[in-house]
Amino acid sequence: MLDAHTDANAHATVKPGEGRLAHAAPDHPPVPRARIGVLLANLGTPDNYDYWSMRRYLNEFLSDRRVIDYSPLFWQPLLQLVILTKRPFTSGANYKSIWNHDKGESPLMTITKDQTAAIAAQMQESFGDQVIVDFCMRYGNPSTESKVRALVEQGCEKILFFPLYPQYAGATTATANDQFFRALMKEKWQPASRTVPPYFEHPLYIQALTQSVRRVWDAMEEKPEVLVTSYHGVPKRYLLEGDPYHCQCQKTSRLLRESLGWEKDKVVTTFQSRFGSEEWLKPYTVEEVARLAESGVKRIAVVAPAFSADCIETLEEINEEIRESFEHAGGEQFTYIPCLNDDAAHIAALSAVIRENLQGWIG
Ligand SMILES: C=CC1=C(C)c2cc3[nH]c(cc4nc(cc5[nH]c(cc1n2)c(C)c5CCC(=O)O)C(CCC(=O)O)=C4C)c(C)c3C=C
Ligand SMILES: [Fe+2]
Ligand SMILES: [Fe+2]
Repeated sequence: MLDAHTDANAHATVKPGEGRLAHAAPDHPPVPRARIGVLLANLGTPDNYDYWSMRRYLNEFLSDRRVIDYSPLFWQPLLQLVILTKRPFTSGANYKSIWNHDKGESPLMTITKDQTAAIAAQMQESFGDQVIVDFCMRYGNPSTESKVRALVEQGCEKILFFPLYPQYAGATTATANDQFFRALMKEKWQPASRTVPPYFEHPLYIQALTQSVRRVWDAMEEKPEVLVTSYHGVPKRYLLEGDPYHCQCQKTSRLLRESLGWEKDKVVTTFQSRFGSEEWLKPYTVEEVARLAESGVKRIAVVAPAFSADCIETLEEINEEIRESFEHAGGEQFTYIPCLNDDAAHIAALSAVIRENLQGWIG
């Protein structure tokens, strides 16, 4: 039987067994076998930690109005003339302290590659060559546009776009989707597309988080008294304007706590990475860990459920700055629980989310 391509282009033929057009008519472009693409998307990361790499990356990131929604007339002069003259140096130094020097890339990049390879292996097992798995970044490289192009070139007539953020935020999920839609606008033969909704309630994601906390707890002789969940913050105004991120973070903490079987006061929800002078979601992690220490709590563990991969915000901000805040205020034992990264339970959870969202496209 002819496949969908040859039905649509009846004057072209497929070589049996190869699934590709062996020879198209001279006035017809080659048409690859129809496939499905799964495109994982994360935030992005600088190509290097030098001033210009940092400036390029931060400029793209901080010019995104989904991230910072001030009028460009006000924001762009401030960004170009003040923030981007200083921040590339300080952020560059932070990136240098966590850089994967062996591979010449940031941890977020290395981990995203590992996640992609592990998920690709799972999809290969379920669907063979029919599904192609790849990843892209919202800012920097590899760009969303280049990866959509590559998938279309490989014959993907359908693309499932998966922003790797368990909780929805306009500043992350929506802007990743916007970039995907912009890329689709450039395709002559536009693939059918779906975007994966937030998965913070997925039982396998909660289970993976639970296991990661339990693993650390079980390995410790002196158990932490409190588990601090630290989510990346956003301006409080975004919540008031209807962004569900805050509620989805609160619910994630509750589901994790219930799954651990712990009392309410053993898990504290906080928000990190405040930027600028506006009020952000509270309590701020850096202040809350100091408050805990001042109130007599000696041992805490911190987990960051909003990050699917360890990155500057976890490895540097939590494990260095926030740790320092706790210890400075009298805390004695600070344990950082790594992100789910390419943990087998995480890969199983993400693969389950993908399979569920492929339903109707593939058996
Ligand atoms: C300035 C506003 C910012 C908002 C709003 C914001 C939301 C937000 N970000 C993440 C996840 C990540 N952010 C990362 C880095 C990062 N974030 C901001 C600013 C905002 N983020 C900056 C300026 C930076 C760069 C680092 C720095 O200069 O401090 C990263 C890490 C990237 C890496 O390469 O390691 C992630 C991941 C979420 C989930 C979120 C809102 C929900
Ligand atoms: Fe951020
Ligand atoms: Fe809320």
